[in-house]
Amino acid sequence: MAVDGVRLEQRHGKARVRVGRVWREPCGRHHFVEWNVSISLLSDCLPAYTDGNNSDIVATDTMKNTVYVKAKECNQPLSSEEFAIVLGKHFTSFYQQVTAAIINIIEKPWERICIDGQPHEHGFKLGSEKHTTEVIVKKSGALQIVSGIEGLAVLKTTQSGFEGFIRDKYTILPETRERMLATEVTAFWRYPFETLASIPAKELYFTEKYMDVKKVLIETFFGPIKGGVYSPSVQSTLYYMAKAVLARVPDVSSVKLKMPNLHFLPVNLSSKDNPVIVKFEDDVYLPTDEPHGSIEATLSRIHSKM
Ligand SMILES: O=c1[nH]c(=O)c2[nH]c(=O)[nH]c2[nH]1
Repeated sequence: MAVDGVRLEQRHGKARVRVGRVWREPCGRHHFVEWNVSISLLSDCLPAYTDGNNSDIVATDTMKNTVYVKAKECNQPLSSEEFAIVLGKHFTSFYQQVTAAIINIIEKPWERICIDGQPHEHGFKLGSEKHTTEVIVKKSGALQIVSGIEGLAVLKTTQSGFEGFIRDKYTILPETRERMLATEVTAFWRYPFETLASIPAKELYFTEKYMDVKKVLIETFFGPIKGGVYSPSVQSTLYYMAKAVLARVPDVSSVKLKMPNLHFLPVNLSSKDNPVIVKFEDDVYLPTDEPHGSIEATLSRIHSKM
């Protein structure tokens, strides 16, 4: 938007609104989620920037309150994607000024606890990787849904190598067919649904897809229980993981993976008096998290956007 001879692009919202929600079934079984919600609204409120006139501003405090009101109103367990859609629909329909809402949610991985193999009615423990979502809802009802995983830490102690790369006067890395492979996967995947009407009606549909994608990523990273699968590079493993998601989860139209290469360095110790204190025999490593390789790629079905 051009104003006073300059271009102004703006949005405003509330970040990191934390909410926990319990749903209690009459049989005594409870469902629980903990969400960290961030809201960003695109709206016609230029006078707030140019003239100090707030008459078209939705207060960010109001946005925060709305999260709790809508959490209360949702009387069935729902996925974070569905809750983001509820919020996006609300902000774009309730306020004439709001043209689009961008809702981000990070879900804490509270998992139902099992005791002697039996699921507990109301006991949960915190897992590791987090389910993320970004939903953009426009006033027209147009929609974009991107889901994700953050912090999926995986490691294999063999079946990984790195050979045949460029060697020049700066290169000292030895080639190897035997190394550790460790990473913390961040994934984003896009669904093809572009309108509110096209979202599947199935209960907890997005939660089920999240579990499917996670399973495919893990299975492809490790390969079969016996023998595994050889990884010639993080790049190759990332590519096969992303391809497997597109092959095995048909509702995903594109997937982006970020896989830092978290190095485990061979330990060799020597001194002037003792040339071999510790000799590395694929056994003792120095774990590092920085610096780390950073490898990322997006795979899309032809004709889909990421
Ligand atoms: O799998 C790898 N990919 C690289 O691009 C790279 N670069 C490097 O130093 N080690 C590795 N490993």
